[in-house]
Amino acid sequence: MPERSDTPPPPVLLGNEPGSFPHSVLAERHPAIIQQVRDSFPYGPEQHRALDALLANCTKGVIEPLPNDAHDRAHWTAWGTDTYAGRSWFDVPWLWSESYFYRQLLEAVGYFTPGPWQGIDPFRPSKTAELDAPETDEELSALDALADRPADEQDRALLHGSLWGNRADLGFRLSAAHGEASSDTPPLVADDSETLWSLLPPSGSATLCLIADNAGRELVPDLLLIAHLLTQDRIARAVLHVKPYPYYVSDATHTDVLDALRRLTAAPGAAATHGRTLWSALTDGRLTVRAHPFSCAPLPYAQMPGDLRDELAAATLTLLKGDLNYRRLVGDRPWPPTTPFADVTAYFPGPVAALRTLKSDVITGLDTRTEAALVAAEGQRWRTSGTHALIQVRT
Ligand SMILES: O=P(O)(O)OC[C@H]1O[C@](O)(CO)[C@@H](O)[C@@H]1O
Repeated sequence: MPERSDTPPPPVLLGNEPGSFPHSVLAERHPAIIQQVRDSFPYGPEQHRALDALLANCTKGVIEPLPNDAHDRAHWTAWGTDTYAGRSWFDVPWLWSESYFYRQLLEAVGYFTPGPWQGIDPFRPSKTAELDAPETDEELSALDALADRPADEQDRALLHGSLWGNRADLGFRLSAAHGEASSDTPPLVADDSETLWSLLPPSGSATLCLIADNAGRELVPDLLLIAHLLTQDRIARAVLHVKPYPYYVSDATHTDVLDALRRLTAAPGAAATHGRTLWSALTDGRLTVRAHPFSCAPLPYAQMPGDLRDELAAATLTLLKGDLNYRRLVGDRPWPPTTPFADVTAYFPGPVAALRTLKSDVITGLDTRTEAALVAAEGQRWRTSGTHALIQVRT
């Protein structure tokens, strides 16, 4: 069992320690993302100039407020621009800095400004390439064999599909040195899946809030999991939370949901059956898609606004996908890894589960033996390599 600790929480992560993972994201990954965006569309001189300015600003400059007429200026003021303006991007909370980077990137390409680039997702080419890849066909055709298997086997396969789908993260691939998990350490560093299933018995009355992470090859298995849970009567209703605008390269928006759904309905076999289940659930209201502004906020979930808190409080279970949602759930602090997950998430308004592959330093809820085995086999690499995953639940 993880140990209980009464010590105060460690300070939030900043990006100002050279050699650290957060520093490398700000100093290396963000410039690489700017280059990727430049190459994604034939943007004009105005957008290229703005991208040049953002590159200089986010690596060497200080945080600047949004334009006076930005539609979301009030949100960002409430979220901290007045506090952080004038400070280096490296000296403010890493979560804040990263999040603001994506907001400023969209500003640079005119995503929010009336004109030809308004509403054009700069990450769409890479998202659709992933969705159209032959690997997606292979994953979808594997569903045909699964259809004849016992229900519990299907449950597990679809839960794990959604979990490991989180490895397919386009931003992560820009900088991660990929490797396989050491054979001495388990791929799953925590597994509360029995508790998760106990919260969703086949009684047909549960409401699931699934807070999505990436589009493409993560969102497809997320949708398949929802379709399966609806079909098995483990849930009566699902609310899928997506991002209101493109974020962290591959994060899912409503457009990405529609693309993934189209991919399913156009596929042969069992995939199309799941696609039709989702289509009819959307049309009769058993499945809804939400794009709450807080989904792109640079803040931990402990600071969620009242309307979101009320919504999640009413859910039978909130399932958070991915690394970033995990960081936001536990507060992006370097907790001792054995800090109980239930303690750190005690503030959450209802039962909560995290499904995440490990792609940043933050971790809670490990038992002492697991942590020791990971460190003995890999040093600290297991924290960021994306080769390990967890299923953690707080009831
Ligand atoms: O798509 P995910 O799983 O939220 O991962 C986001 C990635 O971006 C990061 O926030 C770093 O930019 C890491 O936490 C993680 O590698």
